Amino acid sequence: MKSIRLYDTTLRDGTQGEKISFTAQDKLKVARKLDDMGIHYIEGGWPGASAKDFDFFQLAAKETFQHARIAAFCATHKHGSTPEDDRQLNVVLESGAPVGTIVGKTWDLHVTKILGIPLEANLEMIENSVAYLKKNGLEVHYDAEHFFDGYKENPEYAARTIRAAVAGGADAICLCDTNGGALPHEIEEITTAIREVIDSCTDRPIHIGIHTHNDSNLAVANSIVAVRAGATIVQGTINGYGERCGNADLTSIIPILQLKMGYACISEENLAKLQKVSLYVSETANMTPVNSRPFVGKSAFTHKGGLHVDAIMKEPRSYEHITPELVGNRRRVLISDMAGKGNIRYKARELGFPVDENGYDYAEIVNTVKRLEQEGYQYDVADGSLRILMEKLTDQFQPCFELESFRVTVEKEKDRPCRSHAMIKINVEGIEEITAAEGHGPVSALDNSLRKALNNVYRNVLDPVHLVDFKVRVLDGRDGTGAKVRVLIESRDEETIWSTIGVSEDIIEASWQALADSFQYKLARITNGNNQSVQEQGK
Ligand SMILES: CC(=O)SCCNC(=O)CCNC(=O)[C@H](O)C(C)(C)COP(=O)(O)OP(=O)(O)OC[C@H]1O[C@@H](n2cnc3c(N)ncnc32)[C@H](O)[C@@H]1OP(=O)(O)O
Ligand SMILES: CC(=O)C(=O)O
Repeated sequence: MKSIRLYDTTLRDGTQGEKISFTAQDKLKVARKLDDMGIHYIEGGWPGASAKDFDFFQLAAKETFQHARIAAFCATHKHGSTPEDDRQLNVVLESGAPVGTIVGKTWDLHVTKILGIPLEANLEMIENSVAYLKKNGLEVHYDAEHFFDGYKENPEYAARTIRAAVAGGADAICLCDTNGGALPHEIEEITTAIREVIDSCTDRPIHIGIHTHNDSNLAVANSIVAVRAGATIVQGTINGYGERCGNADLTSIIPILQLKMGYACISEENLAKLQKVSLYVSETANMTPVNSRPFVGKSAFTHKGGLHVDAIMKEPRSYEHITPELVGNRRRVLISDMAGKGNIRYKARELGFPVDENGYDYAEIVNTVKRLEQEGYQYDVADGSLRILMEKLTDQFQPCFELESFRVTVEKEKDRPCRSHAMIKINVEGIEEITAAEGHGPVSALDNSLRKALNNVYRNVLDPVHLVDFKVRVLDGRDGTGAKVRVLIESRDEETIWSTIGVSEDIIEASWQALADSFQYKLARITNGNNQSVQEQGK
């Protein structure tokens, strides 16, 4: 089986993406995860450009990595000086990294217009810089910046820059589509041509690498065709983070190479860590995970259409290109106005409902869900309320409390903040509870008052429950302030998160419905001795 070496540049090119920043400690934690997943090279940063990156290399030097070699990045030495005098190259040596990656110019436009130096001088800078790190014992990768653009405009000169890196002793030559504008057929043709250029000037085994950017939404495709043309090292970042539109996303490239093209990249066991690593990196970078991200996103194996769900229950391959567990993901099914009997059956099974045995009419449940969705409910984002609805529709609902009435008042006096009060009357197991409370707003007052009433019976059970998100959406703006609104509440305790929903023309009533479902959901889990959330059950 042919193998591909994975070169991760999340910690260098990934951090050139907008909003992405890691401390040295963050970088170390991410590096450990990447190493644990079997990545072959981890580019930790540019030690001569940033103190934070230099600190990372100091920390990394004290670690033992099982799989990965740590790479330090820099540019060729400056025109008019020597490698020995070049601070950037010397800091790479000081960094203690076993691999040095040098970026150099291959596009004549950049040599003459950006560096403003003679073309011949650039060739010397490339060869001398590579030779200097090589002479000092490093494994040296040469990143040929703008290689494809350069080759398209001046193939002879671009090829000469590669020969210069080979003459300097480079172990790997990485062809970069720096501006992300190249198309797959160009990448394939040019990579094939460069393989011949390298083979014609040396007998040394030299790896070709590929480094692509996503400006034409082709970074993954371009990496794949480069591999077909002979590249054996693929550079990329976790989640595709990187400069402008990002870099090639390793969370797609790895499973494509391994599962669809038969290349050995990492072990099967490590491939199953892919989703966790993706989430870990987004969490550490403080970036919201993208649900639709192929392979590792929450929606990557989520089915909504009734026909799809019916089919995957019969044969998962019918609507899934791979088995989700291979990349650590899982199948999910949503209930919505596009649901059929299959969605309900699947969801009931997922939520642990004994619906099958009790002979309930699935068609009736589907119709009820569709009618409620028509009225504005959206159950694919409110698993907590969906569970309660399904309990109701299958005569399994055991209310932990029932509302008798509530009254909410909001007071505003000139130059004073608003004050909200709620009075609530509920029935808990035949006992009437009446309480009143204040809040920062009307929903907060209702929340406080309901907690107070329930606390008289369910002592301290609701203490760990917090509302973490509260969203209001106007369903049809044409009705102005009389429009129906949908309220979505996300609640959590120490262990789990659940979502509930309410719909009404009255924002307070919609909020009440979502709030009441949230507390009912939590109390039912406790009183049934089952403190397991919908989310957990779905895992
Ligand atoms: C394609 C890539 O992603 S390459 C990586 C790009 N990443 C980064 O730029 C992030 C880290 N960069 C930095 O911290 C800074 O830009 C530094 C420390 C590298 C340089 O900072 P400064 O000296 O202030 O220069 P500045 O950022 O303005 O860059 C322009 C200089 O780099 C030179 N330069 C640009 N590319 C190269 C190259 N491949 N080799 C040598 N010098 C280069 C330019 O000629 C210019 O030199 P001059 O100041 O003598 O005219
Ligand atoms: C080296 C690099 O990051 C690039 O050319 O895009």
